[in-house]
Amino acid sequence: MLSKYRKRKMEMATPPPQSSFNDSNNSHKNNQNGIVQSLLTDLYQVTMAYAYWKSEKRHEIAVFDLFFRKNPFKGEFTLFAGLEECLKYLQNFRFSDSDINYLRTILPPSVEEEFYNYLGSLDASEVSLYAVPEGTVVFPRVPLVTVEGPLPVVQLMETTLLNLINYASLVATNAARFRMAAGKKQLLEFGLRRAQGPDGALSASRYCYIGGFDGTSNVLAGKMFDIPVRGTHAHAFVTSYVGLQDLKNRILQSLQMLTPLDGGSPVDFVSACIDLREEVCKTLDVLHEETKQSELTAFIAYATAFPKGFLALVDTYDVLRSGIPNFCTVALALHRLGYKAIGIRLDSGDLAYLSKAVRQYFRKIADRFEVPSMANFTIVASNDINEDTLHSLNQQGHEIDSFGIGTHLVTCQRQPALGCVFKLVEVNKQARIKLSQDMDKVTLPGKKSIYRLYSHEGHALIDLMQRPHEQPPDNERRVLCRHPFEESKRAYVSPGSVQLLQKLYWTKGEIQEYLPSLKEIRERAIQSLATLREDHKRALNPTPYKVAVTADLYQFLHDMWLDNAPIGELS
Ligand SMILES: Nc1ncnc2c1ncn2[C@@H]1O[C@H](COP(=O)(O)OP(=O)(O)OP(=O)(O)O)[C@@H](O)[C@H]1O
Ligand SMILES: O=P(O)(O)OC[C@H]1O[C@H](OP(=O)(O)OP(=O)(O)O)[C@H](O)[C@@H]1O
Ligand SMILES: O=C(O)c1cccnc1
Ligand SMILES: [Mg+2]
Repeated sequence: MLSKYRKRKMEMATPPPQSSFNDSNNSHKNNQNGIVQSLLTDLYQVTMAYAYWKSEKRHEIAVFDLFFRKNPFKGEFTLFAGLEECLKYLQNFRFSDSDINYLRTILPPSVEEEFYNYLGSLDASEVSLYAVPEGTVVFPRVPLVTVEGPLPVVQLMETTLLNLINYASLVATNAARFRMAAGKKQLLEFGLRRAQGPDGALSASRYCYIGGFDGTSNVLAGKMFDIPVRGTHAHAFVTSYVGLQDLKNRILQSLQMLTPLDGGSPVDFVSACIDLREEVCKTLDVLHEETKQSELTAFIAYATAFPKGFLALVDTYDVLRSGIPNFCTVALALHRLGYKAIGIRLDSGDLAYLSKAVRQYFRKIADRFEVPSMANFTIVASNDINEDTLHSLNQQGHEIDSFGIGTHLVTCQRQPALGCVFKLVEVNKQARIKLSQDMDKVTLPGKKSIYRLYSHEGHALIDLMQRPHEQPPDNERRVLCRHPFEESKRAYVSPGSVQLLQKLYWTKGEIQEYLPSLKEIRERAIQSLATLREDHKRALNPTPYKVAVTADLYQFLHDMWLDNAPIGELS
Protein backbone atom coordinates (compact mmCIF):
# COMPACT_ATOMS: atom_id res chain seq x y z
CA MET A 1 0.00 0.00 0.00
CA LEU A 2 1.26 3.49 -0.74
CA SER A 3 1.95 5.55 2.31
CA LYS A 4 0.20 8.87 2.41
CA TYR A 5 3.51 10.62 1.80
CA ARG A 6 4.22 8.56 -1.23
CA LYS A 7 0.74 9.35 -2.50
CA ARG A 8 1.48 13.00 -2.01
CA LYS A 9 4.63 12.60 -4.02
CA MET A 10 2.76 10.89 -6.83
CA GLU A 11 0.37 13.81 -6.88
CA MET A 12 3.36 16.07 -7.22
CA ALA A 13 4.17 14.41 -10.50
CA THR A 14 1.08 16.07 -11.94
CA PRO A 15 1.69 19.72 -12.65
CA PRO A 16 -0.49 22.11 -10.67
CA PRO A 17 -3.09 24.20 -12.46
CA GLN A 18 -1.75 27.38 -14.02
CA SER A 19 -3.40 29.54 -11.38
CA SER A 20 -1.18 28.13 -8.68
CA PHE A 21 1.70 30.16 -10.08
CA ASN A 22 0.09 33.20 -8.57
CA ASP A 23 -0.46 31.88 -5.08
CA SER A 24 0.90 34.31 -2.58
CA ASN A 25 2.48 31.71 -0.35
CA ASN A 26 5.16 30.08 -2.41
CA SER A 27 6.92 28.06 0.26
CA HIS A 28 5.97 24.70 1.78
CA LYS A 29 4.12 23.78 -1.37
CA ASN A 30 4.24 20.29 -2.84
CA ASN A 31 6.44 19.12 -0.03
CA GLN A 32 9.17 21.36 -1.34
CA ASN A 33 11.80 22.52 1.05
CA GLY A 34 10.39 25.84 2.34
CA ILE A 35 13.77 27.53 2.06
CA VAL A 36 13.80 27.05 -1.70
CA GLN A 37 12.24 30.20 -3.11
CA SER A 38 13.04 32.95 -5.55
CA LEU A 39 15.02 35.05 -3.06
CA LEU A 40 17.34 32.14 -2.34
CA THR A 41 19.80 33.63 -4.76
CA ASP A 42 22.86 35.85 -4.88
CA LEU A 43 22.25 39.58 -4.87
CA TYR A 44 24.16 39.93 -8.12
CA GLN A 45 21.50 37.97 -9.98
CA VAL A 46 18.97 40.65 -9.00
CA THR A 47 21.25 43.54 -9.87
CA MET A 48 22.05 41.94 -13.23
CA ALA A 49 18.33 41.42 -13.82
CA TYR A 50 17.81 45.15 -13.28
CA ALA A 51 20.61 46.09 -15.65
CA TYR A 52 19.26 43.62 -18.27
CA TRP A 53 15.81 45.12 -17.81
CA LYS A 54 17.10 48.66 -18.13
CA SER A 55 19.01 47.87 -21.29
CA GLU A 56 15.90 46.32 -22.87
CA LYS A 57 17.23 42.79 -22.75
CA ARG A 58 14.25 41.34 -20.97
CA HIS A 59 12.88 39.68 -24.12
CA GLU A 60 16.18 38.25 -25.25
CA ILE A 61 16.08 34.48 -25.15
CA ALA A 62 19.08 33.00 -23.42
CA VAL A 63 20.33 29.44 -23.10
CA PHE A 64 22.42 28.41 -20.09
CA ASP A 65 24.16 25.06 -19.55
CA LEU A 66 24.64 23.64 -16.06
CA PHE A 67 27.61 21.31 -15.87
CA PHE A 68 30.68 20.44 -13.79
CA ARG A 69 34.28 20.24 -14.90
CA LYS A 70 35.75 17.49 -12.76
CA ASN A 71 34.34 14.39 -11.13
CA PRO A 72 34.49 14.39 -7.33
CA PHE A 73 36.44 12.11 -4.95
CA LYS A 74 39.24 11.44 -7.49
CA GLY A 75 36.65 9.39 -9.34
CA GLU A 76 35.58 9.25 -12.96
CA PHE A 77 31.81 9.39 -12.58
CA THR A 78 29.12 11.45 -10.91
CA LEU A 79 25.48 10.67 -10.14
CA PHE A 80 23.11 13.41 -11.19
CA ALA A 81 20.60 14.36 -8.48
CA GLY A 82 18.41 17.28 -7.47
CA LEU A 83 16.25 17.57 -10.58
CA GLU A 84 12.88 17.14 -8.90
CA GLU A 85 13.67 20.00 -6.52
CA CYS A 86 14.64 22.18 -9.52
CA LEU A 87 11.29 21.50 -11.17
CA LYS A 88 9.42 22.31 -7.98
CA TYR A 89 11.42 25.51 -7.77
CA LEU A 90 10.29 26.43 -11.28
CA GLN A 91 6.70 25.65 -10.35
CA ASN A 92 6.92 28.06 -7.47
CA PHE A 93 9.19 30.67 -9.05
CA ARG A 94 7.70 34.05 -8.24
CA PHE A 95 8.53 37.13 -6.21
CA SER A 96 5.88 37.82 -3.58
CA ASP A 97 4.94 41.30 -2.42
CA SER A 98 7.03 40.84 0.70
CA ASP A 99 10.01 39.67 -1.40
CA ILE A 100 9.73 42.79 -3.51
CA ASN A 101 9.34 45.04 -0.49
CA TYR A 102 12.51 43.54 0.91
CA LEU A 103 14.38 44.04 -2.36
CA ARG A 104 13.35 47.70 -2.26
CA THR A 105 15.20 48.02 1.04
CA ILE A 106 18.46 46.57 -0.28
CA LEU A 107 18.63 47.95 -3.82
CA PRO A 108 19.57 51.59 -4.38
CA PRO A 109 16.75 54.16 -4.48
CA SER A 110 17.63 54.86 -8.11
CA VAL A 111 16.10 51.49 -9.12
CA GLU A 112 12.93 52.34 -11.03
CA GLU A 113 9.56 51.35 -9.63
CA GLU A 114 8.65 49.79 -12.96
CA PHE A 115 11.37 47.16 -12.39
CA TYR A 116 9.64 46.00 -9.22
CA ASN A 117 6.39 45.67 -11.15
CA TYR A 118 8.30 43.62 -13.68
CA LEU A 119 9.76 41.37 -10.96
CA GLY A 120 6.27 40.89 -9.51
CA SER A 121 5.00 39.71 -12.89
CA LEU A 122 7.66 37.05 -13.37
CA ASP A 123 7.12 33.32 -13.32
CA ALA A 124 8.71 30.37 -15.09
CA SER A 125 6.06 30.05 -17.79
CA GLU A 126 8.39 31.28 -20.53
CA VAL A 127 11.22 29.04 -19.42
CA SER A 128 12.07 25.60 -20.81
CA LEU A 129 14.28 23.20 -18.92
CA TYR A 130 15.97 20.19 -20.46
CA ALA A 131 17.77 17.73 -18.22
CA VAL A 132 19.38 14.36 -17.91
CA PRO A 133 17.03 12.13 -15.84
CA GLU A 134 17.77 12.20 -12.12
CA GLY A 135 19.87 9.21 -11.07
CA THR A 136 21.81 9.04 -14.34
CA VAL A 137 25.57 8.69 -14.23
CA VAL A 138 27.11 11.81 -15.76
CA PHE A 139 30.47 13.21 -16.75
CA PRO A 140 32.41 16.48 -16.92
CA ARG A 141 31.37 19.17 -19.42
CA VAL A 142 28.11 17.45 -20.32
CA PRO A 143 25.19 19.81 -19.62
CA LEU A 144 23.13 18.11 -16.91
CA VAL A 145 20.54 20.82 -17.26
CA THR A 146 19.97 23.33 -20.04
CA VAL A 147 17.65 26.25 -19.31
CA GLU A 148 16.20 28.45 -22.03
CA GLY A 149 14.10 31.55 -21.50
CA PRO A 150 14.11 35.32 -21.07
CA LEU A 151 17.65 36.35 -20.15
CA PRO A 152 16.88 38.10 -16.81
CA VAL A 153 14.59 35.29 -15.68
CA VAL A 154 17.04 32.48 -16.36
CA GLN A 155 19.84 34.55 -14.87
CA LEU A 156 17.79 34.91 -11.67
CA MET A 157 17.62 31.11 -11.48
CA GLU A 158 21.37 30.41 -11.67
CA THR A 159 22.31 30.25 -8.03
CA THR A 160 19.27 28.35 -6.87
CA LEU A 161 19.58 25.67 -9.54
CA LEU A 162 23.26 25.27 -8.75
CA ASN A 163 22.50 25.04 -5.05
CA LEU A 164 19.86 22.38 -5.65
CA ILE A 165 22.10 20.24 -7.84
CA ASN A 166 25.62 20.65 -6.46
CA TYR A 167 25.27 19.04 -3.05
CA ALA A 168 22.57 16.61 -4.17
CA SER A 169 24.81 15.19 -6.90
CA LEU A 170 27.91 15.27 -4.69
CA VAL A 171 26.39 13.34 -1.81
CA ALA A 172 24.56 10.92 -4.11
CA THR A 173 27.90 10.20 -5.78
CA ASN A 174 29.56 9.78 -2.39
CA ALA A 175 26.84 7.34 -1.39
CA ALA A 176 27.25 5.42 -4.64
CA ARG A 177 30.97 5.10 -3.94
CA PHE A 178 30.30 3.79 -0.42
CA ARG A 179 27.80 1.40 -1.99
CA MET A 180 30.38 0.06 -4.43
CA ALA A 181 32.88 -0.37 -1.61
CA ALA A 182 30.35 -2.13 0.61
CA GLY A 183 29.15 -4.60 -2.03
CA LYS A 184 25.80 -6.04 -0.99
CA LYS A 185 26.11 -5.20 2.71
CA GLN A 186 23.44 -3.04 4.28
CA LEU A 187 24.28 0.68 4.39
CA LEU A 188 22.56 3.02 6.82
CA GLU A 189 22.98 6.77 6.82
CA PHE A 190 23.55 8.08 10.37
CA GLY A 191 24.59 11.64 9.45
CA LEU A 192 21.93 13.89 10.95
CA ARG A 193 23.98 14.98 13.96
CA ARG A 194 27.04 15.80 11.84
CA ALA A 195 25.46 17.29 8.73
CA GLN A 196 25.69 20.89 7.60
CA GLY A 197 22.55 22.06 9.37
CA PRO A 198 19.02 20.67 9.22
CA ASP A 199 18.65 21.19 5.49
CA GLY A 200 22.01 19.59 4.74
CA ALA A 201 20.94 16.62 6.81
CA LEU A 202 17.60 16.17 5.04
CA SER A 203 19.25 16.49 1.64
CA ALA A 204 21.89 13.99 2.70
CA SER A 205 19.30 11.41 3.75
CA ARG A 206 17.34 11.86 0.55
CA TYR A 207 20.25 11.74 -1.88
CA CYS A 208 22.22 9.02 -0.06
CA TYR A 209 19.17 6.84 -0.56
CA ILE A 210 19.31 7.58 -4.30
CA GLY A 211 23.00 6.71 -4.25
CA GLY A 212 22.32 3.27 -2.84
CA PHE A 213 21.94 3.50 0.93
CA ASP A 214 19.24 1.26 2.35
CA GLY A 215 17.91 3.51 5.07
CA THR A 216 18.46 6.47 7.32
CA SER A 217 18.30 7.16 11.04
CA ASN A 218 16.68 10.55 10.21
CA VAL A 219 13.03 10.23 11.15
CA LEU A 220 11.87 13.40 9.43
CA ALA A 221 13.58 12.33 6.21
CA GLY A 222 11.74 9.02 6.50
CA LYS A 223 8.44 10.82 6.85
CA MET A 224 9.06 13.37 4.13
CA PHE A 225 10.67 11.17 1.51
CA ASP A 226 9.39 7.70 2.32
CA ILE A 227 12.89 6.37 3.01
CA PRO A 228 13.19 3.31 5.31
CA VAL A 229 14.17 4.47 8.82
CA ARG A 230 16.44 2.27 10.91
CA GLY A 231 18.33 2.50 14.17
CA THR A 232 19.93 0.81 17.15
CA HIS A 233 20.61 2.47 20.51
CA ALA A 234 23.34 4.64 22.00
CA HIS A 235 25.94 4.25 24.73
CA ALA A 236 23.86 6.55 26.94
CA PHE A 237 21.20 3.88 27.08
CA VAL A 238 23.73 1.39 28.42
CA THR A 239 25.45 3.73 30.85
CA SER A 240 22.13 4.96 32.23
CA TYR A 241 21.59 1.60 33.99
CA VAL A 242 23.49 0.79 37.18
CA GLY A 243 22.44 -2.79 37.84
CA LEU A 244 19.58 -5.24 38.07
CA GLN A 245 18.19 -3.27 40.99
CA ASP A 246 17.15 -0.71 38.34
CA LEU A 247 14.61 -3.25 37.17
CA LYS A 248 13.52 -4.59 40.57
CA ASN A 249 10.80 -2.10 41.32
CA ARG A 250 9.57 -2.45 37.85
CA ILE A 251 9.28 -6.21 38.18
CA LEU A 252 6.87 -5.66 41.01
CA GLN A 253 4.89 -3.54 38.61
CA SER A 254 5.21 -6.33 36.03
CA LEU A 255 7.17 -4.14 33.66
CA GLN A 256 10.06 -6.55 33.02
CA MET A 257 7.81 -9.54 32.56
CA LEU A 258 7.75 -10.80 29.01
CA THR A 259 4.95 -12.69 27.32
CA PRO A 260 6.14 -15.52 25.06
CA LEU A 261 5.67 -14.90 21.36
CA ASP A 262 3.01 -17.57 21.07
CA GLY A 263 1.10 -16.23 24.08
CA GLY A 264 0.78 -17.83 27.51
CA SER A 265 1.69 -16.38 30.87
CA PRO A 266 4.32 -13.66 31.09
CA VAL A 267 7.62 -14.86 32.51
CA ASP A 268 10.10 -13.05 34.71
CA PHE A 269 12.53 -12.11 31.97
CA VAL A 270 15.29 -10.94 34.33
CA SER A 271 15.48 -14.34 36.01
CA ALA A 272 15.35 -16.06 32.62
CA CYS A 273 18.48 -14.13 31.66
CA ILE A 274 20.29 -14.69 34.96
CA ASP A 275 19.68 -18.43 34.63
CA LEU A 276 21.45 -18.48 31.27
CA ARG A 277 24.35 -16.20 32.05
CA GLU A 278 26.67 -18.74 33.67
CA GLU A 279 26.42 -21.20 30.80
CA VAL A 280 26.89 -18.50 28.17
CA CYS A 281 30.04 -17.25 29.91
CA LYS A 282 31.40 -20.77 30.17
CA THR A 283 30.78 -21.34 26.47
CA LEU A 284 32.65 -18.16 25.61
CA ASP A 285 35.47 -18.70 28.11
CA VAL A 286 34.61 -15.55 30.01
CA LEU A 287 34.30 -15.23 33.76
CA HIS A 288 30.83 -14.09 34.51
CA GLU A 289 32.28 -11.59 37.01
CA GLU A 290 33.92 -9.89 34.00
CA THR A 291 30.60 -9.12 32.39
CA LYS A 292 29.05 -5.83 33.43
CA GLN A 293 25.76 -6.34 35.15
CA SER A 294 24.72 -2.79 34.38
CA GLU A 295 25.12 -3.56 30.68
CA LEU A 296 23.10 -6.76 31.05
CA THR A 297 20.42 -4.71 32.75
CA ALA A 298 20.31 -2.27 29.86
CA PHE A 299 20.06 -5.11 27.34
CA ILE A 300 17.23 -6.72 29.32
CA ALA A 301 15.40 -3.42 29.41
CA TYR A 302 15.79 -2.93 25.67
CA ALA A 303 14.81 -6.50 24.83
CA THR A 304 11.72 -6.22 27.00
CA ALA A 305 10.74 -3.07 25.14
CA PHE A 306 11.51 -4.57 21.71
CA PRO A 307 11.47 -8.37 21.98
CA LYS A 308 11.16 -8.68 18.20
CA GLY A 309 13.79 -6.07 17.41
CA PHE A 310 16.57 -6.58 19.92
CA LEU A 311 19.89 -5.22 18.70
CA ALA A 312 22.51 -4.30 21.30
CA LEU A 313 25.39 -1.85 21.24
CA VAL A 314 28.13 -4.01 22.73
CA ASP A 315 31.22 -1.83 23.00
CA THR A 316 30.41 0.33 26.01
CA TYR A 317 32.72 -1.63 28.35
CA ASP A 318 34.42 -4.53 26.61
CA VAL A 319 33.07 -6.14 23.46
CA LEU A 320 34.30 -9.71 23.95
CA ARG A 321 34.36 -9.94 27.74
CA SER A 322 31.11 -8.19 28.46
CA GLY A 323 29.04 -6.92 25.54
CA ILE A 324 28.86 -10.18 23.60
CA PRO A 325 28.24 -12.50 26.60
CA ASN A 326 25.51 -10.14 27.80
CA PHE A 327 23.95 -9.93 24.36
CA CYS A 328 24.02 -13.71 23.90
CA THR A 329 22.46 -14.20 27.31
CA VAL A 330 19.52 -11.95 26.47
CA ALA A 331 19.25 -13.31 22.92
CA LEU A 332 19.01 -16.89 24.27
CA ALA A 333 16.42 -15.89 26.85
CA LEU A 334 14.39 -14.27 24.07
CA HIS A 335 14.82 -17.39 21.96
CA ARG A 336 13.35 -19.51 24.72
CA LEU A 337 10.26 -17.32 24.58
CA GLY A 338 10.04 -17.72 20.81
CA TYR A 339 11.65 -14.39 19.82
CA LYS A 340 14.60 -13.90 17.50
CA ALA A 341 17.14 -11.26 18.45
CA ILE A 342 18.53 -9.20 15.57
CA GLY A 343 22.19 -8.69 16.47
CA ILE A 344 24.78 -6.24 17.73
CA ARG A 345 26.50 -2.96 16.87
CA LEU A 346 30.22 -2.28 17.20
CA ASP A 347 31.15 1.39 17.49
CA SER A 348 34.87 1.35 18.31
CA GLY A 349 38.02 -0.68 18.08
CA ASP A 350 39.33 -2.76 15.19
CA LEU A 351 36.13 -3.47 13.34
CA ALA A 352 37.61 -6.27 11.20
CA TYR A 353 39.13 -8.13 14.10
CA LEU A 354 36.19 -7.60 16.42
CA SER A 355 33.58 -8.61 13.85
CA LYS A 356 35.43 -11.85 13.16
CA ALA A 357 35.89 -12.59 16.83
CA VAL A 358 32.24 -11.82 17.50
CA ARG A 359 31.18 -14.15 14.68
CA GLN A 360 33.27 -16.92 16.28
CA TYR A 361 31.50 -16.33 19.57
CA PHE A 362 28.12 -16.47 17.85
CA ARG A 363 29.10 -19.78 16.26
CA LYS A 364 30.08 -21.19 19.64
CA ILE A 365 26.75 -20.16 21.10
CA ALA A 366 24.86 -21.52 18.11
CA ASP A 367 26.62 -24.89 18.54
CA ARG A 368 26.36 -25.11 22.30
CA PHE A 369 22.70 -24.16 22.49
CA GLU A 370 21.79 -25.84 19.22
CA VAL A 371 20.29 -22.76 17.63
CA PRO A 372 22.08 -22.60 14.24
CA SER A 373 20.53 -19.24 13.30
CA MET A 374 22.44 -17.62 16.17
CA ALA A 375 25.63 -17.93 14.15
CA ASN A 376 24.11 -15.43 11.76
CA PHE A 377 23.20 -12.58 14.07
CA THR A 378 23.56 -9.26 12.30
CA ILE A 379 26.75 -7.36 13.02
CA VAL A 380 26.40 -3.62 12.50
CA ALA A 381 29.53 -1.46 12.52
CA SER A 382 29.88 2.28 12.89
CA ASN A 383 32.50 4.83 14.00
CA ASP A 384 33.93 7.32 11.56
CA ILE A 385 33.80 4.94 8.61
CA ASN A 386 34.86 6.29 5.24
CA GLU A 387 35.24 4.81 1.77
CA ASP A 388 38.84 3.79 2.38
CA THR A 389 37.88 2.08 5.64
CA LEU A 390 35.39 -0.04 3.70
CA HIS A 391 38.02 -1.05 1.14
CA SER A 392 40.48 -1.81 3.91
CA LEU A 393 37.94 -3.89 5.81
CA ASN A 394 37.25 -5.86 2.63
CA GLN A 395 40.96 -6.60 2.28
CA GLN A 396 41.28 -7.71 5.88
CA GLY A 397 38.18 -9.86 5.75
CA HIS A 398 35.34 -9.02 8.11
CA GLU A 399 32.01 -10.32 9.30
CA ILE A 400 30.07 -7.06 9.24
CA ASP A 401 26.58 -7.21 7.74
CA SER A 402 25.60 -3.59 8.01
CA PHE A 403 27.43 -0.27 8.17
CA GLY A 404 26.12 2.84 9.89
CA ILE A 405 27.85 5.83 8.33
CA GLY A 406 27.52 9.48 9.26
CA THR A 407 30.22 12.13 9.19
CA HIS A 408 32.26 11.15 6.14
CA LEU A 409 29.19 10.43 4.08
CA VAL A 410 27.08 13.51 4.65
CA THR A 411 29.84 16.09 4.99
CA CYS A 412 31.60 14.62 1.96
CA GLN A 413 34.78 15.18 3.92
CA ARG A 414 36.97 13.93 1.08
CA GLN A 415 35.64 16.63 -1.26
CA PRO A 416 33.13 19.02 0.17
CA ALA A 417 31.79 20.55 -3.06
CA LEU A 418 31.05 19.61 -6.65
CA GLY A 419 31.91 22.52 -8.88
CA CYS A 420 28.79 22.72 -11.04
CA VAL A 421 28.59 25.97 -13.00
CA PHE A 422 25.86 27.66 -15.04
CA LYS A 423 27.19 29.20 -18.24
CA LEU A 424 25.55 31.29 -20.93
CA VAL A 425 25.89 29.52 -24.29
CA GLU A 426 23.41 31.35 -26.52
CA VAL A 427 21.44 34.60 -26.72
CA ASN A 428 18.76 35.09 -29.36
CA LYS A 429 20.05 32.03 -31.22
CA GLN A 430 23.57 33.47 -31.32
CA ALA A 431 26.13 31.26 -29.65
CA ARG A 432 28.25 32.73 -26.86
CA ILE A 433 31.61 31.50 -25.62
CA LYS A 434 33.52 32.18 -22.41
CA LEU A 435 37.26 32.07 -22.91
CA SER A 436 39.85 31.27 -20.29
CA GLN A 437 43.59 30.73 -20.02
CA ASP A 438 42.62 27.45 -18.49
CA MET A 439 41.42 25.32 -21.45
CA ASP A 440 39.10 23.33 -19.20
CA LYS A 441 37.18 26.50 -18.44
CA VAL A 442 36.39 27.43 -22.05
CA THR A 443 32.66 26.87 -22.58
CA LEU A 444 31.09 24.88 -25.41
CA PRO A 445 29.06 27.48 -27.30
CA GLY A 446 25.48 27.17 -28.51
CA LYS A 447 22.65 24.77 -27.84
CA LYS A 448 23.75 21.18 -28.08
CA SER A 449 22.21 17.75 -28.51
CA ILE A 450 23.82 15.18 -26.24
CA TYR A 451 24.00 11.48 -26.88
CA ARG A 452 25.41 8.55 -24.99
CA LEU A 453 26.87 5.91 -27.29
CA TYR A 454 26.82 2.34 -26.03
CA SER A 455 28.90 -0.64 -27.11
CA HIS A 456 27.23 -3.74 -28.53
CA GLU A 457 27.63 -5.27 -25.05
CA GLY A 458 25.65 -2.38 -23.54
CA HIS A 459 28.54 -0.50 -21.93
CA ALA A 460 28.54 3.28 -22.07
CA LEU A 461 31.39 4.16 -24.47
CA ILE A 462 31.37 7.90 -24.88
CA ASP A 463 29.12 10.95 -24.51
CA LEU A 464 28.87 12.94 -27.73
CA MET A 465 27.74 16.54 -28.00
CA GLN A 466 26.73 17.95 -31.34
CA ARG A 467 25.07 20.99 -32.87
CA PRO A 468 21.26 20.74 -32.92
CA HIS A 469 20.91 20.60 -36.70
CA GLU A 470 23.25 17.62 -37.06
CA GLN A 471 21.91 14.18 -37.80
CA PRO A 472 21.67 12.15 -34.57
CA PRO A 473 24.14 9.29 -34.27
CA ASP A 474 22.74 5.82 -34.85
CA ASN A 475 23.91 2.25 -34.84
CA GLU A 476 24.11 2.17 -38.64
CA ARG A 477 26.84 4.77 -38.84
CA ARG A 478 30.41 5.19 -37.67
CA VAL A 479 30.76 8.59 -36.07
CA LEU A 480 33.89 10.65 -35.50
CA CYS A 481 34.18 11.73 -31.88
CA ARG A 482 36.68 14.45 -31.05
CA HIS A 483 38.12 15.68 -27.80
CA PRO A 484 36.71 19.22 -27.55
CA PHE A 485 40.11 20.85 -27.08
CA GLU A 486 42.90 18.45 -27.98
CA GLU A 487 43.15 18.14 -31.73
CA SER A 488 45.00 14.85 -31.82
CA LYS A 489 42.51 13.04 -29.62
CA ARG A 490 39.76 11.57 -31.74
CA ALA A 491 38.16 8.22 -32.41
CA TYR A 492 35.63 6.62 -34.67
CA VAL A 493 32.79 4.98 -32.78
CA SER A 494 30.29 2.47 -34.18
CA PRO A 495 27.71 2.38 -31.43
CA GLY A 496 25.60 -0.64 -30.60
CA SER A 497 22.92 1.75 -29.40
CA VAL A 498 22.43 5.45 -28.82
CA GLN A 499 20.57 7.35 -26.10
CA LEU A 500 19.50 10.98 -26.23
CA LEU A 501 20.58 12.15 -22.77
CA GLN A 502 18.47 15.22 -22.09
CA LYS A 503 14.67 15.31 -21.99
CA LEU A 504 12.39 18.31 -21.96
CA TYR A 505 11.21 18.43 -18.31
CA TRP A 506 9.60 21.85 -18.17
CA THR A 507 7.99 24.15 -20.70
CA LYS A 508 4.97 26.48 -20.88
CA GLY A 509 4.67 26.45 -17.10
CA GLU A 510 4.25 22.70 -16.80
CA ILE A 511 6.26 19.64 -15.89
CA GLN A 512 6.48 17.48 -19.00
CA GLU A 513 7.68 14.15 -17.65
CA TYR A 514 6.57 11.69 -15.00
CA LEU A 515 8.59 12.35 -11.85
CA PRO A 516 9.80 9.05 -10.48
CA SER A 517 9.74 8.18 -6.77
CA LEU A 518 13.03 8.17 -4.85
CA LYS A 519 12.99 4.41 -5.06
CA GLU A 520 12.65 4.54 -8.83
CA ILE A 521 15.47 7.08 -9.04
CA ARG A 522 17.58 4.79 -6.85
CA GLU A 523 16.82 1.94 -9.25
CA ARG A 524 17.80 4.10 -12.22
CA ALA A 525 21.08 4.96 -10.51
CA ILE A 526 21.87 1.28 -10.05
CA GLN A 527 21.09 0.56 -13.70
CA SER A 528 22.95 3.59 -14.98
CA LEU A 529 26.05 2.71 -12.95
CA ALA A 530 25.83 -0.85 -14.25
CA THR A 531 26.35 0.42 -17.82
CA LEU A 532 29.69 1.88 -16.78
CA ARG A 533 32.77 -0.30 -17.25
CA GLU A 534 34.43 -1.43 -14.02
CA ASP A 535 37.67 0.40 -14.81
CA HIS A 536 35.78 3.73 -14.79
CA LYS A 537 34.40 2.88 -11.35
CA ARG A 538 37.41 1.48 -9.53
CA ALA A 539 38.51 3.34 -6.45
CA LEU A 540 42.18 3.78 -7.35
CA ASN A 541 43.21 5.55 -10.58
CA PRO A 542 40.04 4.87 -12.54
CA THR A 543 40.06 5.26 -16.34
CA PRO A 544 38.49 8.54 -17.48
CA TYR A 545 35.26 8.19 -19.43
CA LYS A 546 35.37 9.99 -22.78
CA VAL A 547 33.27 13.05 -23.46
CA ALA A 548 33.48 14.23 -27.05
CA VAL A 549 32.12 16.62 -29.64
CA THR A 550 31.36 16.01 -33.32
CA ALA A 551 33.65 17.38 -36.01
CA ASP A 552 31.05 20.05 -36.73
CA LEU A 553 30.85 21.23 -33.10
CA TYR A 554 34.64 21.03 -32.82
CA GLN A 555 35.02 23.36 -35.82
CA PHE A 556 32.32 25.70 -34.54
CA LEU A 557 33.91 25.90 -31.10
CA HIS A 558 37.38 26.54 -32.42
CA ASP A 559 36.23 29.13 -34.98
CA MET A 560 34.42 30.99 -32.23
CA TRP A 561 37.42 30.69 -30.00
CA LEU A 562 39.66 32.28 -32.63
CA ASP A 563 37.07 34.96 -33.41
CA ASN A 564 36.78 35.92 -29.75
CA ALA A 565 40.37 35.59 -28.57
CA PRO A 566 42.15 38.94 -28.78
CA ILE A 567 45.42 38.91 -30.75
CA GLY A 568 48.28 39.98 -28.53
CA GLU A 569 50.88 42.57 -29.49
CA LEU A 570 54.54 41.96 -28.73
CA SER A 571 56.92 44.85 -28.47
N1 LIG B 1 40.09 -2.97 10.85
C1 LIG B 1 40.09 -1.70 10.52
N2 LIG B 1 40.73 -1.29 9.43
C2 LIG B 1 40.77 0.01 9.08
N3 LIG B 1 40.16 0.96 9.78
C3 LIG B 1 39.49 0.62 10.88
C4 LIG B 1 39.42 -0.72 11.31
N4 LIG B 1 38.68 -0.75 12.42
C5 LIG B 1 38.31 0.50 12.70
N5 LIG B 1 38.78 1.34 11.77
C6 LIG B 1 38.63 2.80 11.71
O1 LIG B 1 39.66 3.31 12.52
C7 LIG B 1 39.23 4.45 13.24
C8 LIG B 1 39.36 4.20 14.73
O2 LIG B 1 39.18 5.41 15.33
P1 LIG B 1 39.46 5.71 16.83
O3 LIG B 1 40.78 5.16 17.20
O4 LIG B 1 39.17 7.15 17.06
O5 LIG B 1 38.30 4.90 17.46
P2 LIG B 1 38.28 4.00 18.72
O6 LIG B 1 39.30 4.43 19.68
O7 LIG B 1 38.30 2.61 18.25
O8 LIG B 1 36.83 4.33 19.22
P3 LIG B 1 36.26 5.54 20.03
O9 LIG B 1 37.33 6.59 20.12
O10 LIG B 1 35.07 5.99 19.21
O11 LIG B 1 35.90 4.93 21.32
C9 LIG B 1 37.78 4.67 12.85
O12 LIG B 1 37.75 5.64 11.82
C10 LIG B 1 37.34 3.33 12.30
O13 LIG B 1 36.34 3.43 11.31
O1 LIG C 1 30.90 8.00 13.18
P1 LIG C 1 29.94 8.44 12.16
O2 LIG C 1 30.24 7.90 10.79
O3 LIG C 1 29.75 9.92 12.14
O4 LIG C 1 28.51 7.76 12.53
C1 LIG C 1 27.65 8.22 13.50
C2 LIG C 1 28.21 8.13 14.91
O5 LIG C 1 27.32 8.75 15.74
C3 LIG C 1 27.14 7.97 16.89
O6 LIG C 1 27.95 8.24 17.99
P2 LIG C 1 28.73 9.60 18.24
O7 LIG C 1 29.77 9.74 17.20
O8 LIG C 1 27.77 10.73 18.40
O9 LIG C 1 29.43 9.33 19.59
P3 LIG C 1 30.67 8.39 19.83
O10 LIG C 1 31.61 8.56 18.69
O11 LIG C 1 31.25 8.89 21.09
O12 LIG C 1 30.10 7.03 19.90
C4 LIG C 1 27.39 6.57 16.43
O13 LIG C 1 27.74 5.73 17.47
C5 LIG C 1 28.44 6.72 15.40
O14 LIG C 1 29.70 6.57 15.94
O1 LIG D 1 20.71 4.14 15.32
C1 LIG D 1 21.92 4.24 15.53
O2 LIG D 1 22.62 3.30 15.89
C2 LIG D 1 22.59 5.56 15.30
C3 LIG D 1 21.91 6.64 14.84
C4 LIG D 1 22.56 7.83 14.63
C5 LIG D 1 23.89 7.93 14.92
N1 LIG D 1 24.56 6.88 15.38
C6 LIG D 1 23.92 5.71 15.57
MG1 LIG E 1 31.66 8.43 16.82
